[in-house]
Amino acid sequence: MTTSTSLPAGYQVGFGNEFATEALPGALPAHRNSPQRAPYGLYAEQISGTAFTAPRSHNRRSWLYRIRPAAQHGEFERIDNGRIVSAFTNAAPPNQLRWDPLPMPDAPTDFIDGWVTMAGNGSPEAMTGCAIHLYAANQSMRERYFYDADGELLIVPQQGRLTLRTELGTLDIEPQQIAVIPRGVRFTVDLPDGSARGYICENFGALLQLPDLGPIGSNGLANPRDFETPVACYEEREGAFTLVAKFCGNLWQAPIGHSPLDVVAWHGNYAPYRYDLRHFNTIGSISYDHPDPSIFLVLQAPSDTPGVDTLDFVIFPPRWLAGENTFRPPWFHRNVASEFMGLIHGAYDAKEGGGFVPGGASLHNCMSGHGPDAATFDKASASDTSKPAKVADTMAFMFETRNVIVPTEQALASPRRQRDYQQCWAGIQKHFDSGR
Ligand SMILES: O=C(O)Cc1cc(O)ccc1O
Ligand SMILES: [Fe+2]
Repeated sequence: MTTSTSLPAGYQVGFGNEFATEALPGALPAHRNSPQRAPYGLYAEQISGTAFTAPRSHNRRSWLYRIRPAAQHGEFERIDNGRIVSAFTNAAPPNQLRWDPLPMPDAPTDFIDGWVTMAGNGSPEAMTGCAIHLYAANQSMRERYFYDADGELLIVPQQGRLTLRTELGTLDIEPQQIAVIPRGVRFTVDLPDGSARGYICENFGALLQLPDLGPIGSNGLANPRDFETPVACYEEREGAFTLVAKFCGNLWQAPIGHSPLDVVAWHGNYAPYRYDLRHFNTIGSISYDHPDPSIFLVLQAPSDTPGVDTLDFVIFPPRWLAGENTFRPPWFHRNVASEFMGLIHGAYDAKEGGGFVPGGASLHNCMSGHGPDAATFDKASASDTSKPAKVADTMAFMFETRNVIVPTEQALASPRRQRDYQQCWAGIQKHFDSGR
């Protein structure tokens, strides 16, 4: 039995670039993808994340040079889906919903065991929509590897670092960083801190991309240079392992006699990446009011309707508020879009009254009224707006979708659901005085 690992050596920068990386000199064939015999006795294999005929600007694929082809493993058999749900057909209530964080598990739980689906829309079969999961885990994935054929995974840690060892290299992330693992890419997760908790958006639809900037110009929001993709790093490891697949909403497991993380070199633009949310260039009003929260858009998954995304990943980072004679926190609102929010760090500036805590979540669906709680309204309507004020020590985010986000039965029935959430608006006073 052979076990050896090449050292992970870092990252390549840029969003969706044509990357090229090799863990052994000359492992990447020059000027062709599929030579008669690949260097070092490797197998050449392509992974496509978009249709072959997608326009060049959207076409994503990579060529992998690996010890054994991905086809080599035993037969897949169904395993229990645990708390993973991928069909969103139950009745979605128009109520505003909020949940406390997931507790850390007592029983040994790895990253995949630790998913709990909260909500979603669309379906993996239709290749549109998303599932929103929380995760809480206390064990590294030892002898098992995973891939998700249903969608790409946007991973948002809230507590504890993750080491995401993928076919294309290793990503280390901590809270306030995110990672995206493309559909189909095999990986395993180590927990350097012994436990970890966070959020996952499983995007069934078109790949996440950077938004256009329009009148903002050629820089700003999430800058492409701050996205990092790992260099090639391989395991030459044999043993009795399992390969878990998520396919059409179900988990399947196959025996595999070697590590599938055996890619010695690769090139292409279909690859995992990480991004540090603290690098976001936050833009806002320097006169009055504040723009719609689309100004805080990090990544978008477009739908077939121009300008309407299947999924938007939006953040609420630390920032200065300068609007004069302005109600500075998020206003009261109702939207056609649906909003699932989470909190990574600190407090959110629309919820002075508490209840929205790091690791928690809220859901405000299509046309459900929401906004500042009573405490926030009272404070912000009395504050001095002649001077700028800093919203510090905070990092909230929103998964916003064009379709209704249907909460799962387990999320609705959860003991972590705050049944009194609507009370946060109950104390809002009537101030109207017609003068008559
Ligand atoms: O609901 C929220 O807190 C997010 C949000 C913030 C804001 O300033 C405007 C609209 C919006 O949905
Ligand atoms: Fe909102």
